Amino acid sequence: MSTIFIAGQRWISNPEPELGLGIILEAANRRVVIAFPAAEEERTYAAAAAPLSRVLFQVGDNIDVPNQGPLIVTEQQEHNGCIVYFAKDENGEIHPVPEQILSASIKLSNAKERLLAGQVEHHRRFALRAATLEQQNTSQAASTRGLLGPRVQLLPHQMYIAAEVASRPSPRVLLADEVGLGKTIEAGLIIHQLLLLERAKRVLIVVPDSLVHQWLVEMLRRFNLKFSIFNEARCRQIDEYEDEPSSIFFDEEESKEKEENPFEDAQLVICPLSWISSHERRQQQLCDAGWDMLVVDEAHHLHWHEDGSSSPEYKLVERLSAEIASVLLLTATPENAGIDGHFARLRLLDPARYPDLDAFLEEQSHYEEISELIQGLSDTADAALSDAEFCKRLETLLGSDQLKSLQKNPSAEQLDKTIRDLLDRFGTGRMLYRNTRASVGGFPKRVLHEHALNAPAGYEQACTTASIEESLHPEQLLGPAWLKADPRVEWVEKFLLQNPDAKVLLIAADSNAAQDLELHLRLRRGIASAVFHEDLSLIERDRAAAYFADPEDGAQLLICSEIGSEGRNFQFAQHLVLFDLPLNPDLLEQRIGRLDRIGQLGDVNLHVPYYAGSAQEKLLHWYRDAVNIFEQPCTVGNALIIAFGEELKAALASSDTTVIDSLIARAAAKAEELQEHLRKGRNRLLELNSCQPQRAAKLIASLEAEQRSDTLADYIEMLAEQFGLDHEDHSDNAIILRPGDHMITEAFPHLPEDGITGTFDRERALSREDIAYFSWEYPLVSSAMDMVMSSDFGSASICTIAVKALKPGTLLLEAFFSPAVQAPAWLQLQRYLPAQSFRLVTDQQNRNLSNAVAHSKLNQLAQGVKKTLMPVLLREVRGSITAMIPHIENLAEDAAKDWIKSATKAYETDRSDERERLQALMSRNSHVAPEELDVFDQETVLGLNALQSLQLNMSALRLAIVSQ
Ligand SMILES: Nc1ncnc2c1ncn2[C@@H]1O[C@H](COP(=O)(O)OP(=O)(O)OP(=O)(O)O)[C@@H](O)[C@H]1O
Repeated sequence: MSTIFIAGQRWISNPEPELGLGIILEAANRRVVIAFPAAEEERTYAAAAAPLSRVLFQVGDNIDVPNQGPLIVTEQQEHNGCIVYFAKDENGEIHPVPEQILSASIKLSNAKERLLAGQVEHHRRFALRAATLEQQNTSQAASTRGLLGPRVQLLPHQMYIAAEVASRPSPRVLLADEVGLGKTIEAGLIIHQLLLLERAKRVLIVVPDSLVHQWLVEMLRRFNLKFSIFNEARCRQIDEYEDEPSSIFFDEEESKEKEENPFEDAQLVICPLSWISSHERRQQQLCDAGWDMLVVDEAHHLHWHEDGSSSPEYKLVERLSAEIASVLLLTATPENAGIDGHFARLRLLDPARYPDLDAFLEEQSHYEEISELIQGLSDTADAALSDAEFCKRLETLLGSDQLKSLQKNPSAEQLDKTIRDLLDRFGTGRMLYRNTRASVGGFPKRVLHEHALNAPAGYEQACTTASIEESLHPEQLLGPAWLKADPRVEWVEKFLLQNPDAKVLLIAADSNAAQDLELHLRLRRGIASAVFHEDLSLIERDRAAAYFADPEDGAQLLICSEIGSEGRNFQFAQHLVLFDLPLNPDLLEQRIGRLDRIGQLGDVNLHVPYYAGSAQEKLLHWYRDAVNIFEQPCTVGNALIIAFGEELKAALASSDTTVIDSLIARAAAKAEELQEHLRKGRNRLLELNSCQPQRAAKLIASLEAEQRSDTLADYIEMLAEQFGLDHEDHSDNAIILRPGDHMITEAFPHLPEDGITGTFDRERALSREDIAYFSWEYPLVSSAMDMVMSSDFGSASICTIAVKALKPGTLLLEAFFSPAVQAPAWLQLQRYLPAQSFRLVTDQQNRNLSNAVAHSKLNQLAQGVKKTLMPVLLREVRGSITAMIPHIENLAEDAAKDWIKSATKAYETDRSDERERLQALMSRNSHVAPEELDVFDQETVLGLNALQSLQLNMSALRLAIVSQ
């Protein structure tokens, strides 16, 4: 730092800090003239003895400029001895701020200047700041960041995916776990991580209309994320523009002036898919609004056609995913409409990896081979690597360099990397995650109940001219009085009366049939029921679902049309009535998945009422004996339909029952063969990519350890004490916080006026939704931490300590430093920094006592100094501490060099792996342009340069004076 006074520099008076920030007016003839605009004072000093301290803000400090909101320093440059800060505002916009224009009444946030100026605070405040700093640095670099706070069970398969996906610079993946295994939760965990890591600010979720509110609620109650639902009504409130004249007075120019992008109004947005994909103007606005992350649920609705006639939904997501860096597509049935649709969705995520359909199909035929190679590497690496044939296969795929380096050093890390490369480049890819019930385990049993009924008169006759779809849905053939004629209706009625305590979900394909049936059962038979179908508004649908979910006074029966078979959570029910069976096996799996999902505590009872001897019965047998879907989720249902679809339809229509029997026998054999093939190939690869149990276990263990520690409870107590909140025990492991009578801030973030009850126990939080789950990531805690660190709260302190081992008059300077890198956020360099703050303790002899004098010990011994004694005390020790500070700063600078070294190494490893992948893809297909590699290299250089700017900023400084 320059000690020469230069006009325009900002300094503060050590004896009179209350004068505010001074500005040097003149520095000549060994004199310095300084004005203090805030106090309207001016002082003249001899330059050599001026009691002034230079005020310099560091990256990350808050600065004030008159008539401008709060700014945060991102960079500083020196010009002719004065500083120009570059500081970002709330919107992330960067402003140049010459130090001359800084507000004169600015508070000092620099710990050193505050200590020297005597602007010190009680040692408990210092302790709170130190604890905050420590925790902030620990959590910022922790691999579990963003996974701790959500109110969810720690399920290994979900945590693994969430951590793995969020660790990528811009995650683009297809989450394709089997129905009900928690894809919404996985997506929520990924969103939560990226938001907390500040790698995403604007998140857009696009979902089928029927799931809009469910997403809204899940994001809020599990992740404390407040999303806003956008629909046409909401957009109109913001954007009054009309593109069609509504009256003869329509003025197009005036209308254009009113144009505003409604999507810029919120950061976290949920949009119903049908609305947005059918509204051209809103789509344009949505694309223009700029997002960091896109999530699309039930992505199998995005239909792709090679000839360009893709569905509007696909086209919309294609447009969005070309613009948005991070994309999550969710579907339990990725191959629902064929393998080409699956390929097209993968291509949306990574066009370089999935350049064309034929190559993708060809690739699939080699999965078994890849799986064998991986098995060789993971089970018998030594033997495999000494087998010439094995090595040749590996070399063909990965090149001789990689093979050689693996043979030279077959360490666990190298083997792991090779397996990952094989999985990514030749296997199912790193874009696709699919966990299955079989791999996760612990799911309830599916129990089929077949209810054979006599077909009503006229049905058989009607079938002779009906299509097969009509035969499967007798309500379409039985005429307007079908409710009376159809024996399934009577069966449902009886079943409900015999099981009055059972919650029953009934799904019927046809919306009209669902409505007729519900009305009939409710009005004529007095059954407490609700109905859920596409003609209801979103609110009406949620009301129906909530009525069904109510355990006390809720409906016994919920009747859904097919839209109720997707995404909804009905696992509190244990009886599903399949009023009809769909021809599409994925649809049936989706239906069963409403009950057979995480949280289901009993058996899943599947009831199929059917007409004996009809197409319904044959289809039931097909699913039971060929697809085996009533026992376990079907993995080959689609493949069977591709192979036997036409034959199946013919068999359903045939009066000869042997036709279906022989078809089922052949299909069952084929299913067995396909399953065997999948087990050895695709499924094994998917399993390997989707969850690595050891890593998952490690992750869970560290989350549990963080959760167990009682430091959070202590920290909240400290917060409450220092900010004047009332803090009271509620019960074991739970507390109540309320605004107190002596709060030091007008309002405390996220603390309701009537207080909040929270528990530190995850299990308790899962069973008691009315109380908050307190973790380091809970908004009240994290905002309080931000409040402490973005101000000068507790940054400088002076205390006395009585220690026999030390001479009275010994001065101990304890400093905490936090790392700051001058780099754009998208480079995400934070994750390469160590998970800690940096602490130093020195004495007047400049001895480094950091290890010998623990922070907790100093806290224990610290005694406050009376305010009236402070000026005298400071006068005595100022000389010594002025000499000690540069030494402690030098130590921090040395430490920063080590940090830079290790961060650079970690960064380089990551980048070189990523570069290798890009190069490998480039050599395999022409869709990766050479320029991409140049851009990648430029980014790497940018990151490396930025890491060199890493500084350790002094964030808190305490002087401890050894007393008698
Ligand atoms: N880790 C968890 N802790 C607590 N509840 C969970 C967890 N994971 C999932 N659930 C619950 O299990 C149910 C299924 O989860 P989710 O809706 O995320 O599954 P999904 O895979 O998206 O389902 P679908 O395939 O039907 O769309 C939901 O009620 C969800 O709240």
